[in-house]
Amino acid sequence: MTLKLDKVSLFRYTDTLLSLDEVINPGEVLSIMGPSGSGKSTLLNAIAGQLTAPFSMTGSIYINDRCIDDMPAHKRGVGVLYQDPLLFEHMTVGQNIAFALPSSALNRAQREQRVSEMLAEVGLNDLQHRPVQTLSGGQQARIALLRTLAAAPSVVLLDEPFSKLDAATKTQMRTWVFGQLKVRGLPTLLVTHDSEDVEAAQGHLIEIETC
Ligand SMILES: Nc1ncnc2c1ncn2[C@@H]1O[C@H](COP(=O)(O)OP(=O)(O)OP(=O)(O)O)[C@@H](O)[C@H]1O
Repeated sequence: MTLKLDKVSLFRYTDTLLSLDEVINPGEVLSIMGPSGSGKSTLLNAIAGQLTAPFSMTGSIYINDRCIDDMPAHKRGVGVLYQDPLLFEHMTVGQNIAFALPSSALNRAQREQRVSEMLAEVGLNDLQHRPVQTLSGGQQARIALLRTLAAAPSVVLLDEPFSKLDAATKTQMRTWVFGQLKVRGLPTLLVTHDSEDVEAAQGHLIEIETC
């Protein structure tokens, strides 16, 4: 799976926020750092299909060589992980992950089976029936990634994903999250203020200048 940003420029009204011409290959992470207001969230919105006025884009975005410029957000196969895990607090871990599975062919028992498998693959099966409010910050962050992956994305966007975690958990989570994404061959775009995130991602870095 690849993500290609083909001569992409983003604008706020008529001002250029940023311009990128990049290919992110399977399992690679492209990190973007830049000051507040430089257009990082706008870039993620453009890829996710959520660009709205006053923002606009020229150039084209391809996922697996297919142009997604005119594709609605829910068909793009873009998974996003935010700094808040945004889990459904009234549901269990298993229900949170099941909620994100593609709504197609699986019946209820098959969905539960798939969730068990996903949790077992990463050694977290003991969490399946736990209400999410009872999880630690690090556990919630892991479940948030699994929920993103449950939707079988072709591309993952990480928006300051570790910024709310304590220092020790951050270190563990960086290794875990980048490992999971690499093993699955997912091209990943990371937006962060933290150079330690960039170091852990072991990919190419683009620093956006002050606008
Ligand atoms: N709805 C809006 N209308 C007009 N300008 C906006 C709107 N939303 C954001 N902006 C401005 O557009 C610019 C780009 O915003 P964006 O959120 O992409 O920056 P960012 O790099 O993600 O910032 P941060 O690091 O603070 O999240 C900023 O100057 C911001 O103030």
